[in-house]
Amino acid sequence: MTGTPRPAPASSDSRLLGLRGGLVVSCQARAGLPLHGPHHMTAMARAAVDGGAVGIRAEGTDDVRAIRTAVELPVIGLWKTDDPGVFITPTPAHAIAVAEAGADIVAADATARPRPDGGDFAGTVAAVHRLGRLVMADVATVEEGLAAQEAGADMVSTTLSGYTDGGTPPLDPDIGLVARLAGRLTVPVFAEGRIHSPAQARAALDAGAWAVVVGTAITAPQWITAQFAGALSA
Ligand SMILES: CC(=O)N[C@H](C=O)[C@@H](O)[C@H](O)[C@H](O)COP(=O)(O)O
Repeated sequence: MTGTPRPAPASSDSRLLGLRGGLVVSCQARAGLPLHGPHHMTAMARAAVDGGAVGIRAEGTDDVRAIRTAVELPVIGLWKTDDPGVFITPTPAHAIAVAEAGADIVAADATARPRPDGGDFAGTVAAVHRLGRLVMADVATVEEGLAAQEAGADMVSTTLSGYTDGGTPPLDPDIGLVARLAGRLTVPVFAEGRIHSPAQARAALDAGAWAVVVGTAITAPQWITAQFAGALSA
């Protein structure tokens, strides 16, 4: 690629600097849930802005497009499929659609599991970079984080820890993985997955996270309700 200007290090990118030390709220509700759809997810995103979020993570081109229009914060977009194995933005085509819907950052599964198109994560990175957007690599292990950085990811998130071995995911967030990734990578590390309290979010930041992503505990009222109901029935 002679003649192509070398991009500045990702951590000096304003889209990343704006997220540093802050809370990204993941506004997602899959089909069948009461809050599914761009109308409700845009309202969630607006509420997150009012509460002090520095970024929004959103799923599906309809939600990404609507939230992009409604809020000024950076939007981390993704596209979940029903594929076995890799299911978060599994191909360059999915990533391009998410970027074209308005995502500033495209999140994609960077695990080594088989992809529906037989491609690799580097292909998704290249497609997103051609559109001038950044890539967040969703990983479950340190090795996957290192490979994602090598493949060109601009940041790595612990999103998939606990979800790739076929077992029941643990209840707690994987703060240990945050610390191990932060100790090994040069790109920013995001803490994501099962962060259910402000104290856990703080612990993730203290462990070296660039920023913290929280979804369920903020944007899933059915889960929040179940916590209260469970405490009363115990
Ligand atoms: C594993 C997977 O599919 N994670 C998804 C990734 O976008 C979302 O379902 C999560 O809500 C998001 O990662 C935030 O995590 P939590 O909702 O635990 O705060």
